[in-house]
Amino acid sequence: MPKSPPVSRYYDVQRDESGQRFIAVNVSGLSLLQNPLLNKTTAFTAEERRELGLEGLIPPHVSTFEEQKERTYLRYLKAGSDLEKHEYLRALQDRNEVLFYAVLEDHLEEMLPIIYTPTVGEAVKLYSSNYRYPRGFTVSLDDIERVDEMLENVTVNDVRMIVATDSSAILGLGDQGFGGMAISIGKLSLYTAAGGVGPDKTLPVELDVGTNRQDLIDDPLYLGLHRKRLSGPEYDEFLDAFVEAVAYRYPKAIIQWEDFSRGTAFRVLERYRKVVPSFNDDIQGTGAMALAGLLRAARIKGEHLADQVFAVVGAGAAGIGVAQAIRQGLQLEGLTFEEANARIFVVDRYGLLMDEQPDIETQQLSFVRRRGDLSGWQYAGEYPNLHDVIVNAGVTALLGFTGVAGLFGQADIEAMLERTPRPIVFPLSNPSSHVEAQPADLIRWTRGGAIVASGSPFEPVEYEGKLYPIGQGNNAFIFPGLGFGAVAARAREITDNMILTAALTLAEYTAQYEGQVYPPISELREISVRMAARVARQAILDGVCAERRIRNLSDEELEQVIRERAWEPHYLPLRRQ
Ligand SMILES: NC(=O)c1ccc[n+]([C@@H]2O[C@H](COP(=O)([O-])OP(=O)(O)OC[C@H]3O[C@@H](n4cnc5c(N)ncnc54)[C@H](O)[C@@H]3O)[C@@H](O)[C@H]2O)c1
Ligand SMILES: O=C(O)C[C@H](O)C(=O)O
Ligand SMILES: [Mn+2]
Repeated sequence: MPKSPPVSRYYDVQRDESGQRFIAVNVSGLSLLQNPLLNKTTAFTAEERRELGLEGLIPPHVSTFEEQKERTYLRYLKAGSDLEKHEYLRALQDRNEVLFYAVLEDHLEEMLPIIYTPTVGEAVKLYSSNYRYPRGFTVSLDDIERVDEMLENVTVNDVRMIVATDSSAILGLGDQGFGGMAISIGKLSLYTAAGGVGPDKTLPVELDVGTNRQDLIDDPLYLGLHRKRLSGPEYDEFLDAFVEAVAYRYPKAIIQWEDFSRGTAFRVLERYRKVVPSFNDDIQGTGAMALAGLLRAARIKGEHLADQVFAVVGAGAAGIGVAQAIRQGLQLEGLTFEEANARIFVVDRYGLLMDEQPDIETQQLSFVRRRGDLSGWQYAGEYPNLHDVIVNAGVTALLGFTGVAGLFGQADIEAMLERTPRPIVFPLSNPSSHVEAQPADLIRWTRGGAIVASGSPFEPVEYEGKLYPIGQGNNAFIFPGLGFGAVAARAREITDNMILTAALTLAEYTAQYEGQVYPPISELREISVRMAARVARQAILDGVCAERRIRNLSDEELEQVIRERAWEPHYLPLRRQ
């Protein structure tokens, strides 16, 4: 059998005679200190310092890991704003990844909103002006012909998880040009912190196909290509070239498509999901996350999903993905496709989605209403608006994926109260500044009756002496476990069943938290490990598991293997190759 290539151009992980793992390195001195996958900064032992040419380059005191973590955390606390904290942690990640993940693991709940949503949104916007250090892979339309050569410049050889964006619809912030790289980085940090995929097995990618933001094009300090976005066949050719090159260099990698605008998200997913194992986080991850929360919410009401009437507002990648997931959930409860559709009302900027509207996209088609469907409805405008839909359809569950702050008004929520004392209201747009309604208002307007979840983290709401926790309905509860499971199974494809399994695992896990629709974010790692095991099992059942070694394991064994495989942040001894 041919010897597999080393993990990286600069090192390989090996075992000594007693079976202990160590890292054999072929760099030393400053080059070693500047490699974040190898650097231990002040924790290099005296022997490593001698052998690897580090003496004189770092302070004399050899820190313990505990000391390092304490120093790092205390310094972190000194950072003023959330953005400064984000930048401090990102700089740490670029210096010393093991330490970064160890600190993150110790303070996951506190730091998640800093490295991820909502603060990552700030980092996206300021990516060019605050740029410091390279991370990840980027290819633009100036150099796409050479993408395969360029991928050889990436020093790690065994990437398993890629997050790739074209930055066309970052969170609710719209086209962000090159800045979307910060999202790919943030998502992959969660893959390692919560999903157990080692940092050297991940690759953030920014696909620079241009930007339609004239202010960015006109800004000389903007770091992406200063030209309009590609579209049509040229766009497809660009992505074809990327996918082909990545599949060749990293044949075991799974791709997560992130924050593609609605016009391309569905096309890209369908075009490539059978070419390379890939899924779209905003469509499928969000769908699974929302379905899980809705299943819990219905349970809290002592009802079923099928007892609800849904309004999904925002017919983009997330909104349509969620509408599809709800339909799947309703079908699981025994409804037909048509019966399920009849309970789901999708609303976009013109109002209720209707067949006669301009630019209806393929993925929206099964959700459109015809005039004839609305007999007996009362509405004044050309199309029923959100309020009309709530009143006429008797909506009991309202979900927002518009990125429009304050879109859900008091009158809308009060209209829901006519139908149910416990309306389900999920304003899920990110970041916090784009939320469709403030959770505190929702609790107040419904006198504590609403079952609320938001996409970004919100403090629990106090109302008349009672504390109402606000669930964080974020696809972070899905993608790390789904992706890790797919990686563990070396899935040849991410099937719909695997995604549904992820949703059901999340819902089942949340059942232990009475009255809550999502678990605390501190549980993310445990959830992801369990989800990964169930997803890997589903991959086996669906015949897409290429990893032979797990195929015959029992459920318990499979979970055990995945738990043991999860990467943990601790230093391995370094030796010269
Ligand atoms: N909580 C989560 O995990 C999660 C996951 C994915 C997306 N989101 C959020 O959902 C939002 C949308 O993301 P996307 O990827 O679907 O974007 P998108 O661009 O694909 O879709 C946005 C949709 O909202 C519609 N819209 C805009 N203004 C509207 C209005 N006033 N009324 C009704 N519809 C309106 C647009 O026409 C478009 O169809 C973002 O804020 C994003 O952060 C949240
Ligand atoms: O990034 C997030 O926080 C969730 C989601 O993918 C989004 O686009 O809003
Ligand atoms: Mn997203």
